[in-house]
Amino acid sequence: MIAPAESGAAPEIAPAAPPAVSPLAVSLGDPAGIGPEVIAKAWAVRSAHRLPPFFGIGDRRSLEAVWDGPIIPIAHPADAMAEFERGLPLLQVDDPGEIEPGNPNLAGARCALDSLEMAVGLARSGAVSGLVTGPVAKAQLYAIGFAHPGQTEFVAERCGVAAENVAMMMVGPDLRTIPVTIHRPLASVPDVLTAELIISRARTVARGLIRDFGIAKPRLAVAGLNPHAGEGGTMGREEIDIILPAIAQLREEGLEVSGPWSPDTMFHAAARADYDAAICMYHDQALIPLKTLYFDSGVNMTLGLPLLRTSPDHGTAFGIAGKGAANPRAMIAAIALAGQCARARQLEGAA
Ligand SMILES: NC(=O)C1=CN([C@@H]2O[C@H](COP(=O)(O)OP(=O)(O)OC[C@H]3O[C@@H](n4cnc5c(N)ncnc54)[C@H](O)[C@@H]3O)[C@@H](O)[C@H]2O)C=CC1
Ligand SMILES: NCC(=O)COP(=O)(O)O
Repeated sequence: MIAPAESGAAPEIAPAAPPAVSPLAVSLGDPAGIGPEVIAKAWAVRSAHRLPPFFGIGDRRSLEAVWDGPIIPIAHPADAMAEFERGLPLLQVDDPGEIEPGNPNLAGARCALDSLEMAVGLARSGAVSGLVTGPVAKAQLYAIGFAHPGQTEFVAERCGVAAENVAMMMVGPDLRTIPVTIHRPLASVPDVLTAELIISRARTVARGLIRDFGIAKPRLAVAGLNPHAGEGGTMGREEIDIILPAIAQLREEGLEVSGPWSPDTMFHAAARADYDAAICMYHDQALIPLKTLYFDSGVNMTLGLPLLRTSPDHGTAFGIAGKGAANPRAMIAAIALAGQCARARQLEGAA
């Protein structure tokens, strides 16, 4: 863009925002869930939300079952750039057979996995600027032999990153939470919670906040595991034996880390203002506050990968699939966040 010049002065060249060079890949998730619907609805409001170009990966019929908007079959991600304004570009995966919204089956689970696999492959190859994953049903995936707890660990493995070196960060407008232990039975949490795991997640989070959120010195608040953060060892010893040593090590590395905080008092508004991310000890400790405050717009972002991956915070919602009732805001937020981070990384790479 050429800025208006003072008379006689040489025109000033303002730095132009680089055009998006590649689209985002969005896997549709379980074809019987609300993934196809929220992705189609996100495309429909692409201009109002200034969403970056994206395309779906999955089965066309899962979209047609819930949406009568334009779908443009594409053969390559690059085609999405030209077609995005005309319709929702779609890379088709193998035909999963009959799709009935709200009635999942194993063929649908295979379709969801194929879509995810293709999306990760494209992201790894650099053909897309990032990956947004639609919701999958974990039990359905396990039933077809999926050996990972969730998509987070699957993507990590495909990228050659150990599962403990990534972090699932839930992102809301003024809250970010990270579960140290993720998809495992609550009863097993004390057995697998180690200082090393807390340290590894916290390091990943700090790096991610610096890189993708522009926070120069991230403030991490670490939750306790027990009521009142153990009340000095009288209500559990994990804080003393595991969490405090982890905090001490992280501080030694120069990170700004506080805690262990009583889990019940660290999420109110004033407490949230004191940190950039809350490192939580188990799944629900991290996800309940985030989903209670921001269910409609929460994003799940995987940190520590060589590629960008986001996802809406919600699941397949089979109970409302096919009824037109699915709120697309979390999917919109997931696409928008991936787009912002992709743009920032692109600028960083160009600098
Ligand atoms: N990122 C992912 O792939 C995730 C997958 N799941 C999977 O989803 C399945 C169902 O899990 P649930 O715990 O029932 O969570 P869910 O998020 O699918 O549904 C919980 C409740 O919220 C409603 N809901 C969810 N998203 C909505 C939306 N966009 N608009 C309006 N209402 C919405 C549902 O109708 C339901 O009442 C499970 O099999 C689980 O494994 C759950 C969370 C994340
Ligand atoms: N509860 C969060 C969730 O299920 C998302 O997991 P993932 O499939 O993104 O690993």
